[in-house]
Amino acid sequence: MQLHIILNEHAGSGRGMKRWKSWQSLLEIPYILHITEYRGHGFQIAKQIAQEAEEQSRPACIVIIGGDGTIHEVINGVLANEWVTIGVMAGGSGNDYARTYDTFHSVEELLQFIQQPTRKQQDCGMVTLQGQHAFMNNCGIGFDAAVAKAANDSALKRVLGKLGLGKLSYIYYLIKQLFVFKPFELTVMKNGEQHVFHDVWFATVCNQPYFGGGMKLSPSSKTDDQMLEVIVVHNLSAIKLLFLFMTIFPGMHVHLKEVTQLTGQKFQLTHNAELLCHADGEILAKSKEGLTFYVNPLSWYATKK
Ligand SMILES: Nc1ncnc2c1ncn2[C@@H]1O[C@H](COP(=O)(O)OP(=O)(O)OP(=O)(O)O)[C@@H](O)[C@H]1O
Repeated sequence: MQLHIILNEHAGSGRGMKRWKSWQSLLEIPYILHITEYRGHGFQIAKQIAQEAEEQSRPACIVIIGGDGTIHEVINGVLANEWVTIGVMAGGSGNDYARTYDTFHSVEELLQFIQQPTRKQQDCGMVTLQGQHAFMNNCGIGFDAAVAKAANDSALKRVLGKLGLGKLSYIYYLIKQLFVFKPFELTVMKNGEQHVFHDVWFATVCNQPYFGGGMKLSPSSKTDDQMLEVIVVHNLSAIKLLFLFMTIFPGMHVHLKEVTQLTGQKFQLTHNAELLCHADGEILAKSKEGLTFYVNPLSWYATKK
């Protein structure tokens, strides 16, 4: 099995780089190191590795040292390729992937895997928005995407991130967006049933429970059940939304009447305003009218301890 490391030195405001430095001298087996140089580079590198693995019929393990954004790019590059297994050493800020999927916590764990590789097939969600995109965690429209965009574009996030206070910038932009974001109207079609929602703050389609750096948005989501959940937060004031965010961390929000959960394999969402869409926390594009989501069952392999 050929070992590839894809490192995002910038993930977690430099945490990715620090973790790699602590690993590098201990990794006494052959490997190929790839360092991402720009947004989207993880996808290009992974696609190339997957193509070569397939052409040479040689198994490859890609270990990502980075956050959810880098993992998202790499998985998009290797979908439906049975020669590639994805491993992760979490080095990002939010690290929602690491809350559900198996990850490596030490070089010893990685070496054990290389000696005796065990892996597990996982689902991903697919969204159609200016092309097809896969997501391993979640994908959504509305308030959370607006907060992510504002935080990612800000110099404040970079400054606070370097001080280890990255979450503070997220909270700052979350409160700011509470005053400027305009709730929207949403229709969700599932198996021919129509569900209409008013004053929607956000709608997120989930493949696993965690979201936004540890919030348990979709407690019942599983990564291998060939199903997706859509969570719609609707009909509430800005102040109540703030309180609702506090209940999301332990996953208590699902009992509130302002939160609706639907489970299925395919959803069609239509809305009445232009909305930003994120996939695994990465801003994809603006959705003008609607989006289609479907589950792509058992479409990639993750390392299993
Ligand atoms: N050399 C680079 N320069 C700038 N951006 C990069 C570089 N390499 C990767 N990126 C981009 O950095 C972004 C953030 O990466 P990532 O999500 O891994 O870290 P994070 O945001 O700190 O973690 P998390 O998503 O878990 O909160 C991704 O969009 C990725 O494409």
